[in-house]
Amino acid sequence: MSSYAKELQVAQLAVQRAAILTKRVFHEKAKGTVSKDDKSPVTIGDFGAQALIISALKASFPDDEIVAEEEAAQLRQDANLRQTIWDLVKTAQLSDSAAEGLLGGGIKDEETMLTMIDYGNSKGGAKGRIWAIDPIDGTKGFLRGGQYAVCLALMVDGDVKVGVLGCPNLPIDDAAPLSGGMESGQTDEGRGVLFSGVLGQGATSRPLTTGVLATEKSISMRAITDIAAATFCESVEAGHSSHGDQAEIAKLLGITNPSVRMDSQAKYASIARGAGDIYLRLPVSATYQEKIWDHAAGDLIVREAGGAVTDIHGKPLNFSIGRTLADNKGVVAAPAAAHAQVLEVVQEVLAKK
Ligand SMILES: Nc1ncnc2c1ncn2[C@@H]1O[C@H](COP(=O)(O)OS(=O)(=O)O)[C@@H](OP(=O)(O)O)[C@H]1O
Ligand SMILES: [Mg+2]
Ligand SMILES: [Mg+2]
Ligand SMILES: [Mg+2]
Repeated sequence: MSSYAKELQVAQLAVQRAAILTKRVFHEKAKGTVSKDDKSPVTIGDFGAQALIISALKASFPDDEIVAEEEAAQLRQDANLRQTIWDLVKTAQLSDSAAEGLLGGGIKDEETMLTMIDYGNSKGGAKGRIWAIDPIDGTKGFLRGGQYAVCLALMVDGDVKVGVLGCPNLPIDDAAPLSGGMESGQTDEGRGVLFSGVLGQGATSRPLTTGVLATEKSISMRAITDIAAATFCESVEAGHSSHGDQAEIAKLLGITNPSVRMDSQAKYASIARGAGDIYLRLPVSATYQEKIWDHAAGDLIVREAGGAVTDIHGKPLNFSIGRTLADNKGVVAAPAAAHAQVLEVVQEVLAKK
């Protein structure tokens, strides 16, 4: 077995299983949303997916540490919320029993589900094996019927080695035009992609099925000969990345294609498969620190697909200092050959402020 083959297989199946649950919640009108301390939303889907992924990781890698976005405190105080999530968790399983077995089967009971969620409380750091989980990235997109991603990455001694992104609402066709969401009335038909990357081994995509692994194919970024023909991906929320700065950067690069706004790490996945070219995350707040689970898998997948990823100062994203990217500001992701040119214009625009 090549290196990290078992980790990759477990991670892919764990994300697949969690996506069965998130898809069920996505199609419900009331998504069981509660507000977190920082006012951001979290749904029954986020909690349930986190419990399922952690239980899968613990079955194969009991000693690994886990940094995950959510915690169970709210659920311990709210029996109704807990029960709703448990009903979802206990019925989410892969249609292939051998694959389900590899994930250790279902979670035993409600209390174990809470324990699983709270295993995600590692402080992170530069030593050992640490998984980063974002059970639903782009929760706001998830709520508005747009793009979201189930995200999982393994870091070893601070370096991302394996990254998996489940994107239930992206078209399976790598060449399909970029779009930020599902048009109303659309079904799951033709949608759902699982992206993977292993350090030094390239990046792949395959349909996000509910059973065994579908055939995967290798993906790569589009080779851009003329930067003016590039397409940008950016956040939907102006509070997460500055739309004004992004527009100015596009103009200076001669880019006239409208930027595509979509939530979540589906942005990294989209440029990695050549459906778009450049992803910029331009700091809006002087104090916000990016979370490692919002970037670990996407950063690796883009680099393995032939991209370069840095922050706005040109530094690689540093996943080794805890739960946040405290050493970095913003994100600049582009095809390796075009990255320096894009970064130069990013710095020129930001320096004027
Ligand atoms: N103030 C601020 N600045 C930058 N980033 C923030 C901020 N607040 C939240 N977040 C994180 O953004 C995650 C979603 O990022 P997106 O790029 O998908 O945003 S957007 O929804 O498209 O606008 C989102 O991830 P999820 O919570 O998993 O959805 C947050 O972790
Ligand atoms: Mg969140
Ligand atoms: Mg997120
Ligand atoms: Mg999240």
